[in-house]
Amino acid sequence: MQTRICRRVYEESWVMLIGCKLPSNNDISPNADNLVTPFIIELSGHYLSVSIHLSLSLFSMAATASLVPSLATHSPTKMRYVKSLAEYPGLTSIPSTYTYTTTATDHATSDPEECSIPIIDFSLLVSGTPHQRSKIIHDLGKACQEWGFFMVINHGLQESMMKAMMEVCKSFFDLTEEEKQEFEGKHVWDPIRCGTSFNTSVEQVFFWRDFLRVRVHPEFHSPNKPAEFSKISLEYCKKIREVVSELLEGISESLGLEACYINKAMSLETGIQTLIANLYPPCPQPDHAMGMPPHSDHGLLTVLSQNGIDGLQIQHKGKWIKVNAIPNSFLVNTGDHLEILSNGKYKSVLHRAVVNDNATRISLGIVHGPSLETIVSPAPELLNIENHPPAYLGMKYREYLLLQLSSHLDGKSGLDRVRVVNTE
Ligand SMILES: O=C(O)CCC(=O)C(=O)O
Ligand SMILES: [Fe+2]
Repeated sequence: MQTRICRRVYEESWVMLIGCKLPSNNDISPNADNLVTPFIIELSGHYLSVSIHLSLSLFSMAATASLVPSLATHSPTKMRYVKSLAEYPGLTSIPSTYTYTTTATDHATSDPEECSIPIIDFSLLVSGTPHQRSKIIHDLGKACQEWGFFMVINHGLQESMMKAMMEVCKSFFDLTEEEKQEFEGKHVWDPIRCGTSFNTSVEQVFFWRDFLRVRVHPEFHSPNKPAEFSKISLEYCKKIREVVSELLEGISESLGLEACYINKAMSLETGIQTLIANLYPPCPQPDHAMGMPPHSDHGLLTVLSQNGIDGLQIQHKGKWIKVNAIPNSFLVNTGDHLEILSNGKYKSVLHRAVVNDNATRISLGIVHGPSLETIVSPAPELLNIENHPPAYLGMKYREYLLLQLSSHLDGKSGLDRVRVVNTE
């Protein structure tokens, strides 16, 4: 049996065997047998660790293969973390279940002209002169309308707090698989859930991403490991809520509404705030895998930060744009519910996360939505039957959220459920 597997490995994976990394000449002593770093291949759904022995004196080569225990259970129902897969010694290619096909139009640009993402100086919104405030509100409105995305600088959060939050998320991902298992959750609605990809029970292709998803408001939840997670995330998320509340005041005004309009109409006092930590380990074939596919976020605003490694791309005027984040800034994107509330004036932005082959990327997205019982529909103040009829139906936020969490992550498909289709 062992020999047959070896033969099949040999025959079916010849290209991979040739392409694998051999020791450099200096490392090979002429008469010694040499063992090349083992690597993993996939054959008919099984994961095999392959070691090649070279014998230079005999000009021969032999391969041994053994099942990789941590990956042997790899199946849609019993999915292991991609972090463990990425850390497996000698992984030179990704299992076919991660192969994500892209087309030429998927290519992202880093042309500075096209990548001039709006920058919002938060300090001018909260403590600028009336003139500075109205200018920044105008800029906010423009950023929401033209990009659905902006970077926030001078937001007032201490660098040390941002670092601590990032560190504690990293420590969470560094827990053992057994420790993380405790937080995997059973239902998409559980307040604490960690896992891999997005929703492995419905996905054909998995994403090169592990995640921790925690509901932090109106009730605060936290994993109890690492011990400091609770204290740090409580403080961090509260600060972010304050920033979001101010941004939403500015956005309300930019729509010609009262400053407190969105906060009140969406019952943000009891609004849902969810912390999503994403871990994208180095990937041996980054061009063939995807961290997170194109999607829009539910909710009103998502506030994203990252560990200094870029990977976020947004769609702007039909093109993918690489986001080069200003250090310590927040990356803010508009969500589906801001699109609904503004009756399509501020569209939610399509975005995705790509992976790389040398550094682990961690991003922290904090999603802010209305209270669960809020029925979100276009603000009546922005409608007029002749020129601006309602373009979306009302739907309870709870239902919208449940539908999105139970489905594939697929572009802006969530909005299609509430979009009014013009039949004329
Ligand atoms: O990692 C990123 O940059 C994007 C993450 C994201 O889009 C999300 O968590 O919804
Ligand atoms: Fe997102």
